[in-house]
Amino acid sequence: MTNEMLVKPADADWPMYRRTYNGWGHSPLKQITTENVAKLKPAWMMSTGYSEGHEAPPTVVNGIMFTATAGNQILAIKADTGEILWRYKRELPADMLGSHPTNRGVALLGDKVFWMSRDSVLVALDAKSGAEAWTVPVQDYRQGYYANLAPLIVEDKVVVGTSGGERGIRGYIVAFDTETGKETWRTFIVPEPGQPGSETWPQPGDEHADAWKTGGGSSWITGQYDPESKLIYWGTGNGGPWMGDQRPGDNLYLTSVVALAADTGEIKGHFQYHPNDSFDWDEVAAPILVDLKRDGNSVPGLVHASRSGVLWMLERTDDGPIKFIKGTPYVHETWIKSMDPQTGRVEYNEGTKPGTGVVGEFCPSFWGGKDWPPIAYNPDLNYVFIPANENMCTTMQGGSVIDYRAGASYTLGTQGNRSDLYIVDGADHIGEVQAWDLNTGEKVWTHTFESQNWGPLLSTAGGLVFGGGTNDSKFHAYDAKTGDVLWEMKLNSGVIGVPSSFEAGGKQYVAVQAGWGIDAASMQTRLSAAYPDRFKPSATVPTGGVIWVFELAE
Ligand SMILES: O=C(O)c1cc(C(=O)O)c2c(n1)C(=O)C(=O)c1cc(C(=O)O)[nH]c1-2
Ligand SMILES: [Ca+2]
Repeated sequence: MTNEMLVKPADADWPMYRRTYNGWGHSPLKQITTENVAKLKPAWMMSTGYSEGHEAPPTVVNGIMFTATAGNQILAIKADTGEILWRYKRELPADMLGSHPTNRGVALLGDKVFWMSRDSVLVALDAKSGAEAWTVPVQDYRQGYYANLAPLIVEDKVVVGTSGGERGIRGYIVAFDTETGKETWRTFIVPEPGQPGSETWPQPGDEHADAWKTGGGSSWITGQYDPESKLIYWGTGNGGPWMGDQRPGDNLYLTSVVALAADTGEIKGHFQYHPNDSFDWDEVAAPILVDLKRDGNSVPGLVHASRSGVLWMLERTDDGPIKFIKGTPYVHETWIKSMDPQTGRVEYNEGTKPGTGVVGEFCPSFWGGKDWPPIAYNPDLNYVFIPANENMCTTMQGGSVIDYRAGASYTLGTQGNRSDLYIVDGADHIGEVQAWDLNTGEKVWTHTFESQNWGPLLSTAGGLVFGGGTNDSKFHAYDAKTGDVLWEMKLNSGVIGVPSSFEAGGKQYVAVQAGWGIDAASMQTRLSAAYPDRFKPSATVPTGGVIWVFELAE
């Protein structure tokens, strides 16, 4: 695997988290089409040996699949037959805390596989044998740092972020040399006093002067990269603690996209989706890199379907600054009082923002119009596809001011806190897959599900969109033009894995991991408690990780 192959992957391959640096999640393969997708059937499947959420894409290069699973494991598999080539597992320390026991995949360069272990250790393996080349501790897991994202390769560096936004961390994005594992740069999402952006945090001498030390800003989804401008685009997480009034100010660079110079990590541009986060609205899902229309001209753009429920269109520039173009709600929202037409800055509606002892009522819910599952983009149609959760809201109240304790939960407060989830009165569905036409900026179709939808999306040149995400464990193929479901199959478990497509031996395959868990399952638990007649208990969604690979029947 070379840098050139990452910049322009072979049609047959899926060499990184979203296949390409622009984050499209689109395969140019077109043997499987709207005409024949009804003939899709399993080619092989394989139990991973673990339960919990399976979220990683099956990454495939030259017919070899590398993927990560729950259980802190990596598998190398012959992609056409399912034969295991090697298996790597890493024991976690006994005193490891941390939540979200999943993993979102590996990165590849040269003869190595790169992967983040949950205890915040970056691991480089020999791709042929699975033997360790080197490991480096990235941050101290005892302080609440943990990791589950797929690394990003940028030239000779491997770049990763962190989880821990609910545990009083100070988030960062960090780069290591792919050969030696030596750290090249580390950029904190929350600036320290004196650094650019620190003016948006409480100042020395203020009541909350130390807020930046535990301010959150996790970075738990892989960013994108523009090889021409050499800028990395990374989404950033919620504030810590959750209640924004305990860290007055906008709090850059929380809940933003940041543009980082690949060689130094310096923040060259940013756009903050909502200031002074108080909703657990991590905006970690990285925006896709795509051209957009601005005043009739085509400009390099960024598109992000935010957890706050807005489809954002932004302009990127070669030297970094990110400019606002447009923000359009894609689900029912109640929090936006106004959006500045020049800057995109949002003012909050009265009563929507929770605080310490203050109730906030807001839609979408704290899980967002969409949480982490990635959007996809079809360049032939110029459509963006969004896996959305519509009609969901939250009532939230922060408790008394929370004492920081290293590694412990650091969210709402110590007492009197609540965060309830409810469905808008009269709403008949939650889950959606939406398609938006970037030529017009309009939504062109919506497919709805009674169930929530936590299904990452895959687009293919065969005119298809694939995704699971529903609580009936089905994996669906949609017609990219119309949203009609052309094929679906009930798998062993709910599907929250990122689907991929690849070619081996001249044949196109579609691959995905089934394995329900993490927040899709928590949402099911909450919904079934609140709406027992509409949502069966969480236990009725089967669990257990299986890699599924599909092909066309002869
Ligand atoms: O703030 C954080 O550091 C952090 C980390 C993670 C994670 O590591 O997966 C999630 C969240 N927050 C979060 O807010 C959230 O809704 C969530 C859902 C999931 C998932 O895998 O389904 N992870 C996370
Ligand atoms: Ca979070």
